[in-house]
Amino acid sequence: MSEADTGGEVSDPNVRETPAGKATGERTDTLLQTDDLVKRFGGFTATDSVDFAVDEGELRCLIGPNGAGKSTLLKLIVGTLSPSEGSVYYDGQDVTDLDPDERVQRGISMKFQVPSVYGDLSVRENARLPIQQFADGEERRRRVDEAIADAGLAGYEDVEASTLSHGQQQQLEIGMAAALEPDLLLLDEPVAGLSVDERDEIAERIQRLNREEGIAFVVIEHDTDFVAEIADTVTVLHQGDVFREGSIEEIEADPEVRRIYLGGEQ
Ligand SMILES: Nc1ncnc2c1ncn2[C@@H]1O[C@H](COP(=O)(O)OP(=O)(O)OP(=O)(O)O)[C@@H](O)[C@H]1O
Repeated sequence: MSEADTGGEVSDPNVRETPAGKATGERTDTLLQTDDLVKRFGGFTATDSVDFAVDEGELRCLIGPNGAGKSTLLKLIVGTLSPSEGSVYYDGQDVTDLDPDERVQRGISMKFQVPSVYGDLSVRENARLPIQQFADGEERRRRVDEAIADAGLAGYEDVEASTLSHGQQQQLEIGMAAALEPDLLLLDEPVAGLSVDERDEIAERIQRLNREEGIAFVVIEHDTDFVAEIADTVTVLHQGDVFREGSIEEIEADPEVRRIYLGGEQ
């Protein structure tokens, strides 16, 4: 970053900062930014020079055909995958080389597509798992209780998680990710396989966390009704790269998006 970019301040040479306006124009409140992010699995390129940005407090949905690279992108952001090339910036700092726990401490949390609730553990034991290395004593108890209450599972604390409905398990997982008190929460298909009522409850929950706690979201979802209900902005990923960005109305009206995804080829 040049002196002109920082208003004349000389920045710490040991801290690499976000390239000014690289992907997003001159936004000042960018929370997350990826810069030319590439992930190859052998000879296959799953994400291909992705520039993707999320503002503070934004609720962004990520859509696109099967295999477009959506889950891979989120894993690169949360750090469970390392990129082949490129960088991830969070809150103005380069976090590319940080492990997932360090990123959690910076404020990034994720609910994965594959369920991570342990069926043979109780609701309380599950809720405690992600928090235990980040908080202890009264603070840990408070966060566990809040996670359970927010998930609508008060009274179910000692119930084995395997006996919960699929919707309740998804709520618990979101609670576990939110209990890390992130500024950015990544959700991979949070309503897949849920009933309409369960889906509506998750939509309300995401919107509440976004509006009341200011948490920014990136939500991968194929259900465009759900996307229309919650999203401020939508990014379409196709063949590993950003294909379109805009409001859901702009995205749904775009003939090229319709061709590659919505009602078109998959
Ligand atoms: N660990 C891996 N090893 C090899 N290939 C992988 C790996 N993970 C993902 N891929 C491939 O990378 C591509 C992108 O996968 P990814 O899961 O990111 O897509 P997606 O857009 O999330 O798809 P879906 O909507 O079906 O979940 C796919 O072709 C997938 O098979």
